Amino acid sequence: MATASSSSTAVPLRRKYSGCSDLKAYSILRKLGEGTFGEVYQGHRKETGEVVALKKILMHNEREGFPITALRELKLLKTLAHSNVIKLEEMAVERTRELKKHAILYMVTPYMEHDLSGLLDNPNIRVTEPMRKCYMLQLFQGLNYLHQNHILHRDMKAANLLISNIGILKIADFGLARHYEGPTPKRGKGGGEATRDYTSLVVTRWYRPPELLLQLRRYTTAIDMWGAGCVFGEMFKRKPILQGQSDLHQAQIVFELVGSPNEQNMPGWERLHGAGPIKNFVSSSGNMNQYFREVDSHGLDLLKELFKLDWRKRINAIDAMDHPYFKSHPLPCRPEDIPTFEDSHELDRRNKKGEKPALPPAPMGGTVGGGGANGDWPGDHSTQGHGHQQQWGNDRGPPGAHRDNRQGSRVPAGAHGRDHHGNGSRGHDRDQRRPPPGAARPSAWQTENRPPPQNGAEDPSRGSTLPPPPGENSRHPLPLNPHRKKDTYVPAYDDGRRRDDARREDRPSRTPDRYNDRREGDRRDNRRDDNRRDDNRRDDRRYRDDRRRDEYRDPDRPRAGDDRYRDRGDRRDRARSGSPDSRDRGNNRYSRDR
Ligand SMILES: Nc1ncnc2c1ncn2[C@@H]1O[C@H](COP(=O)(O)OP(=O)(O)OP(=O)(O)O)[C@@H](O)[C@H]1O
Repeated sequence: MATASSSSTAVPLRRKYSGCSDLKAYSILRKLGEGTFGEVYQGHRKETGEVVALKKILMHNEREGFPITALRELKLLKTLAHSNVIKLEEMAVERTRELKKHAILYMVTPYMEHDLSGLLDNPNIRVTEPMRKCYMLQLFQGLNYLHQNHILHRDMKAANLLISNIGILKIADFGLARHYEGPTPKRGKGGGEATRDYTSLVVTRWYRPPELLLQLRRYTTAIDMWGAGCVFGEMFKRKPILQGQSDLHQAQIVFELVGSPNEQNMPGWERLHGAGPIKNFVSSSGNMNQYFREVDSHGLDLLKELFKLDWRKRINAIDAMDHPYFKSHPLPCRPEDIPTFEDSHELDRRNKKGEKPALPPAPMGGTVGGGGANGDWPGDHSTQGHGHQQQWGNDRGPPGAHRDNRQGSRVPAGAHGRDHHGNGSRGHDRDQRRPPPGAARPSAWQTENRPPPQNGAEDPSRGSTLPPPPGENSRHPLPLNPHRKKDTYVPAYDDGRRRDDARREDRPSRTPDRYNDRREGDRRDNRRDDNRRDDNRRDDRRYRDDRRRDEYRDPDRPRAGDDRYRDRGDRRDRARSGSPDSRDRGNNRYSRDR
């Protein structure tokens, strides 16, 4: 990749890398977004005037090198070429006197005037049915391309769908994406079956499919199709339709919308790891027709196909593109027929509204997952060790704290602190909430201050009627525990910082203090449980094998210093992990790479 530009020995070598510029070649205009690994800026290339987006790759811990997740994103983006997938144009490197040792890297992509979340949130923009169809078709085309190329996106959401002012939609943010080893989807065959396990700690909660909420690990490309369904629904409602405030609540509102799982609509669901607490839910037959009453019959049918509980039968992208919805009147418009609108990014919209708190919490690998650090998965002793957070450090926020808007978490003021692994109950806070050694673990019903459900009997606190449609339900249907101070996604990380300054609290903290605290917590947990450490080692080995295999397959793989590099990545991933116990960490630690 590097070519020496000089052949003379007298002239000092100046290396030139293709696909790599100095940041000075760009001028930065404004901030467009911020997320897990970077902040995104609008800029323009001085030489050509071309407007671009520059995604700054944040180094959370410089000693541990370039984030493996960013490497993954880069590696995938380099190989992708489709009109509905964002294109990586080049990398830009920032080197200043202060940054002598560690340059800052930026991914340069074409500037897109909107993301779908910002666009739908902009009341000045009218979204017509032909536009909806046009965008959805492009989304399915992009997804089909990814899935046929064995790629799982794993973070499908409106904020990750970029739209240009010439009506082109592009799938972006491959930070959680990975190679998929199962068979690619076939016409008429739904999502098919996967051939191996992956981490279930993926997909932003509001867009997370039921099988992941139930902790299926052998999942398929169908997880992205569920996310596409959520996006489709969002296009009608102009807000995320399933705004769960904890993983358990997410499962609850999903089943209220699409119907409770049973052996017919979701075979094998009871055997899934996270099924335990679901069995206590009041059975629902679903609410789709009522909730989407404004949607025509074809649109409703497509929504139902995308929201099939059985992931094996959920419609795949090839079939979705062929769905009668796209062939019925009004027909999809052509991208170029879509009018231009004022630039609308999720961050702009949020700033305009003066909203500070986070978007739907997106996992950073290990940040999410049923029963995980943010689990809220009561009574499931099979997830013991995952569930401390829920049992002891969880909160859905005070009644009325939920804003029925685009914010991901119900975040009571002052309760924003958490690390990116959702380990709010870490440290003293966590210990305070733990039962004394030997004490019986209270059931979730106790921690939620409500009577335990009797077998077959309804939980009186929940009421027997169907709650309002999820998107219109601005109140948490479960009783709230006023003593709880922290949301599952806003675990206590009580370091005295201003919580309402935090964003995307489930994302990695970028402050070294928190980072170190988290690691200190890890160490403490590690000491606590030797057996669980063995689990971690096994995961460790599996992870390394995966990475070796991936790297072996990549023809552009870096060769020099590979081992050192790998070790650094491992250490960094380990440091980033941080869930309430070491077994959980074992699962979470490498989840972005699994
Ligand atoms: N090419 C682009 N053009 C315009 N805006 C962009 C572009 N890329 C990203 N953005 C804006 O930045 C936001 C965050 O980008 P991206 O999702 O890639 O970052 P991230 O750090 O992975 O974020 P997240 O935590 O949401 O996953 C997007 O929602 C979008 O608003």
